[in-house]
Amino acid sequence: MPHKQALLRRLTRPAGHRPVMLAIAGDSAAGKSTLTRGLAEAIGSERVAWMCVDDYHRYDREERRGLPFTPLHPACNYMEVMEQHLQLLAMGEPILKPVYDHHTGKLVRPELFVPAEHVIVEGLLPLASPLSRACFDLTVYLDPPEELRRAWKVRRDTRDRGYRDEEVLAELARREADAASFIRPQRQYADIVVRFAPIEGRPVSEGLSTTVLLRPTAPHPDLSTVLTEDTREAIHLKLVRDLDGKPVDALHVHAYASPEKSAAVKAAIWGALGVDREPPPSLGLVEPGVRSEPLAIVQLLILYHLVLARRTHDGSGESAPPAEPPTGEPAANAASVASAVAR
Ligand SMILES: Nc1ncnc2c1ncn2[C@@H]1O[C@H](COP(=O)(O)OP(=O)(O)OP(=O)(O)O)[C@@H](O)[C@H]1O
Ligand SMILES: O=C(CO)[C@H](O)[C@H](O)COP(=O)(O)O
Repeated sequence: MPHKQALLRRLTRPAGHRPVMLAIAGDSAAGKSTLTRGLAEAIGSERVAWMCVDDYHRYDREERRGLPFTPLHPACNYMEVMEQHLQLLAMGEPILKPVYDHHTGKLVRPELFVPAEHVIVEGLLPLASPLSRACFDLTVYLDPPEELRRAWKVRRDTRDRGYRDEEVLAELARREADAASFIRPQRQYADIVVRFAPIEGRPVSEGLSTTVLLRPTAPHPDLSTVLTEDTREAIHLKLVRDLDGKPVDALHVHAYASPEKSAAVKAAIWGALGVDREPPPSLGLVEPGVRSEPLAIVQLLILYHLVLARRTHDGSGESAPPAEPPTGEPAANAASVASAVAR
């Protein structure tokens, strides 16, 4: 079982010698870079290294034209090399990473990628195999409704990647089978599933709410002190059924939740770490001048897990959040990460 060996190797690495590994998976234009950008800024550039696994594309855009599969298919990517590299990074080792240029569609000169205290790995297929999944401390899947993702992709690819509307729509149609077979199945392996969506029955222009599935595979903060199941509340926490029928907590944040309610939820997340600082101010930025409070809450929740994982790596060996403000050495480590995050 190579993935179990990889997990053991990583977990038995001496304290402080391995980065906290976060995966953010999802289809093209699902919002991975937007989510990651705010996280990376909050953690601080010297404490985070961010990579995209789309760099492991096996063929460039021109070569792909004649092939029977799309970039979403594992056969279109060097999956084994990605797995090897993820294992090295999880052990704190540098890699020589391939590079795919999304503007030109060409594979260019590889670059040295050195892990930092935190490594964020986003892309199409980071959770595609047991071996890749074994490399992460926390896994997130972005799951916007298809209609919204398509709108995001058309806008982004025409604005930033030189495509015309009809080309993007044709490519989306071509990719659908591979998305169903290889991208969407990764949803089941995430600790956190995030779905930004328009307010029911309203257009996107009126804002996006979010529903976040908090699967029991990660030790989430206790939000029951500030939230109820009352769905009339702008932010509520409700037990729902996951796609496999299992019960799971769902945190819902309405696009127009009041600043007071939002602040109470943020305080509950951040306060559970025993860190007496304000949450980082950089959270929630969609693009210059556009902020989203639901995005800020999702990012803060992920930061909570990163701080917790750092604390566990640094020696306490605990995997659950402390009930009381922490004391002693592990707490000092956690506080130092959190203060970096709060800078
Ligand atoms: N939370 C959000 N709220 C509003 N708009 C968003 C959000 N996330 C993403 N978008 C929009 O969707 C577009 C695509 O997002 P982003 O580039 O983050 O996706 P991605 O998953 O990193 O894409 P790819 O994998 O194709 O590079 C952004 O340019 C932005 O306009
Ligand atoms: O799904 C994508 C992630 O952004 C890209 O479209 C893919 O990585 C490469 O395709 P392209 O030919 O558009 O560069």
